Amino acid sequence: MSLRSTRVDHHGTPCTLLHGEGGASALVALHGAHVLSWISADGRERLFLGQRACYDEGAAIRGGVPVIFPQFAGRGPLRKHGFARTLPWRFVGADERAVFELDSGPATASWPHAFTVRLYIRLDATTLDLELEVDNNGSSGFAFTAALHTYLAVDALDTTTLHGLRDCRYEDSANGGAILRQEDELLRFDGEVDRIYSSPSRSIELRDGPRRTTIGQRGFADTVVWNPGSALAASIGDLAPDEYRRFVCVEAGQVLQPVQLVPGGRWSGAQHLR
Ligand SMILES: O=P(O)(O)OC[C@H]1O[C@@H](O)[C@H](O)[C@@H](O)[C@@H]1O
Repeated sequence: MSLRSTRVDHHGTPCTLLHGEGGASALVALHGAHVLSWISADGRERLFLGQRACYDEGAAIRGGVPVIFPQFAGRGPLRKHGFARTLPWRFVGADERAVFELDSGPATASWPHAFTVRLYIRLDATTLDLELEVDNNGSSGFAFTAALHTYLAVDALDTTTLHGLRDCRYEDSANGGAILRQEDELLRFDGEVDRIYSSPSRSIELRDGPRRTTIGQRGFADTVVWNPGSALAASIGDLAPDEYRRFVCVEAGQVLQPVQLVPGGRWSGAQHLR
């Protein structure tokens, strides 16, 4: 089914509202091609968006799905999580999927490579599929890291668990980058959690009371799981008190092994939410 799109504003920032099957919708800001809202056909908002999120030019919006490119976190010389989430993208159009695009033009001052990044969005009654595609249009290779930094909304963090990561190795960013292996079937959130799991082989499931979200990915090698916990959350200016209890980030990422993209090369990775 073709997606219908309408142009709307959200807190003064231009957005594309995508209408899917059965009343499902996704709201996407051109600022960062940032998915701000995903409502499945059952009427449920599936993404967290901070009340204090800042939509100013150059700002990073707290919540939704920030597109992280070409640098994950502080793993390189650029600003944290790179520039793609803070630049204006172009809405190319929508048929079975919607397409948003960013060219290297606005970024050449900080990163001297010729590229095109696209975000493809598919939406049906119960699923949201996000695919990130990177083209190297230049005459020399470049390396990058990337992620779809999805903030999944939860009703109550204390009773939320994440399943499917048993036996996976992870780098524990909240613990000096220690390399550990998860022994338990489920992960609970009773303090800061900031982990980069390498190559999880199964899809994972977020359980929040009776609500379930299944998260799958392809192309991306890593899965990042993040919640700041109460102490760190108190130092994050654009998070309202206690808002950290309303989300868990489960991110499809290419973090531990940067992609080396040859001239004319193309890379893509996707996250699938149901
Ligand atoms: O506050 P930011 O820049 O959006 O980053 C949020 C978090 O993003 C996660 O992906 C990182 O693993 C965390 O270390 C980081 O704190």
